[in-house]
Amino acid sequence: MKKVLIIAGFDPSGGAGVLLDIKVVRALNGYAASVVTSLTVQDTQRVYDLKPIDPHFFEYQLQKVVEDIKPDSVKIGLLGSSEIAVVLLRNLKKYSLKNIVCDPVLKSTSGFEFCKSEFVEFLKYDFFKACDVITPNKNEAELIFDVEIKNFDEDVLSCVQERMKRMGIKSCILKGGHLDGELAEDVLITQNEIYRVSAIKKGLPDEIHGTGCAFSSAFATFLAKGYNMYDALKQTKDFMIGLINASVKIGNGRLVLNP
Ligand SMILES: Nc1ncnc2c1ncn2[C@@H]1O[C@H](COP(=O)(O)OP(=O)(O)OP(=O)(O)O)[C@@H](O)[C@H]1O
Ligand SMILES: Cc1ncc(CO)c(N)n1
Repeated sequence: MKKVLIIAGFDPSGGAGVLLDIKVVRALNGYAASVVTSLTVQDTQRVYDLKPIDPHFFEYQLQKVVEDIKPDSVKIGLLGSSEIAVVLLRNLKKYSLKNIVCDPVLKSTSGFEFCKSEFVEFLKYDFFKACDVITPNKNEAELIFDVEIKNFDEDVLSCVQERMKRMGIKSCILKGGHLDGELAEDVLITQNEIYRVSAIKKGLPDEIHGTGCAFSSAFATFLAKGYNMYDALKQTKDFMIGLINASVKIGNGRLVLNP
């Protein structure tokens, strides 16, 4: 059984964060271990507050779990504080962790700022380099690469690729769930290749919650199983279509995924 280490925040409603991540890994027959970075107050409608875990306690948990379990891949979601990000970066290097997938959770769809601007700079210029792939959505990619993204035309993608090279980012999957149009297209950009996958978009814009968390956890699970990035993306896309088709209304806000 392949082991995925989830490093993410806690959403008590289960629509996002570790509760969802663990269910995704389990649905794909992986084993999920988890170190929580932060607690949030949120429901299916919005995020209200965030409290990061003490960074020393976070590091203590992380080291014990990594030394014992030796994960086959790592999914990084909400970090919660720059102190936690610094500790995590040190340990990603110390333990030479592999198949590191980072979902750069910067701002919630409802507008809650998860990261202050100096924290974003640290992620851009120090943290992302240590990851094998980052998986930004439209808004996150605009912030990270300092480029306006209205569509995934060739010129936009080559601009992102050129900036990735300059910033030392190895691979990036641009997620297109928030772009206009009939298709939900995602693009894997490596240092020398560009590879697209797409599906018919379901439902109304922003109607479903947790798609970003589920996507990165599924991708990390496929990497743990030994798929290369292209095949892992194809598998993840198929898995996401199934999850989105089966999304459910559990509260007064957006639909959630229930793997
Ligand atoms: N309505 C939709 N129909 C089909 N696929 C979708 C839809 N919305 C998102 N996706 C897919 O789900 C995955 C996650 O993409 P998305 O752009 O929604 O990420 P995100 O913005 O990080 O998620 P979240 O809204 O949870 O923050 C991608 O594969 C994307 O193409
Ligand atoms: C804990 C957590 N992680 C990630 C997101 C982004 O969807 C969220 N809303 N909450």
